[in-house]
Amino acid sequence: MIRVEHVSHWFGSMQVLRDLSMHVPAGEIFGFIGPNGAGKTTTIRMMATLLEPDDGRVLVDGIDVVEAPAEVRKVLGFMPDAFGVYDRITVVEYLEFFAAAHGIGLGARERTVSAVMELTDLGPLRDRLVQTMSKGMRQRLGIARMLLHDPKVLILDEPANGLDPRARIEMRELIEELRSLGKTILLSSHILTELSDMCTSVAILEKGRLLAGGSVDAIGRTLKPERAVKIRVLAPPADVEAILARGPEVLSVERDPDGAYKVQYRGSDETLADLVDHCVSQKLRLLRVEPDQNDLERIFLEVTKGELQ
Ligand SMILES: Nc1ncnc2c1ncn2[C@@H]1O[C@H](COP(=O)(O)OP(=O)(O)OP(=O)(O)O)[C@@H](O)[C@H]1O
Repeated sequence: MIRVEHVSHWFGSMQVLRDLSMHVPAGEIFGFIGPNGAGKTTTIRMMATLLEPDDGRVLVDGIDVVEAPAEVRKVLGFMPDAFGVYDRITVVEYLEFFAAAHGIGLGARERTVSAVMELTDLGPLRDRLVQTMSKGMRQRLGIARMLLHDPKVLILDEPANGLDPRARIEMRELIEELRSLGKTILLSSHILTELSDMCTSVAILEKGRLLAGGSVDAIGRTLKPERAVKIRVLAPPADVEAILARGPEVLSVERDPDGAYKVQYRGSDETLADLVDHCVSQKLRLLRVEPDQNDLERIFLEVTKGELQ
């Protein structure tokens, strides 16, 4: 749904994108990750037809952003990291204004605005002055605005930035709902844990170069075949460590001060499922099995060197 092909870009004499190629398949929630200054916003601005690449090309739904920007805008919804709202109008007035700007006629306008307000849970706030809304509510208003013309592709630059935990969870639920409606979604963030819960695949950018791309699981395995889980057992028997050590592909077992067992193994989700089967067959009463360190966090630290440009 989005293709970036051999894109390079310079600001003055500084090269910020270097032969960048990546693609976002239809129906994905795609995480675009990289340290500050990596070039995420620059790439996103190209996808959103706001900046032309110096070299290479960007296609959205097969349409070239330089050759047919107006066509791209019809299929694309974009929410920048910071966007202004008109403070002295209400939620419904704000959305009606943008619906009109999209050329949605008077008849369909009310229906469209009600539908996006319902989807984003803004119905109860329809007469609220935008000025009095919290950051989380404003983000939802930004998403509602982005949905007015029913785009296939949604691009959100740092959507969870500055949100409290509840607003983040609500944002995540909304994004998952949008995916279930068939949208393709690209999210950029530095908040890795959040993306790993939600994204089906990711691209990691550093200094304008793609460092890794694909599914979180596949990238993780290519970079480092060893994985670790924390296992909690109810009333562990004396030989619990020996039982765990006999599990499939297990490399080491350590007991954490908090009572959990850190099990390092080599393999995939399949191996982990076998390890759980092993524990159950050995009558261990499992309470929890969880990744030791967030997988995406590990991948990110592994591939980025922390270099800024
Ligand atoms: N309009 C501009 N003129 C000159 N330099 C720019 C411009 N926009 C971005 N840059 C520079 O290009 C580089 C990439 O910036 P970009 O905003 O794309 O990175 P980013 O990955 O989105 O970072 P962040 O996570 O901090 O938003 C940075 O060094 C930035 O300072």
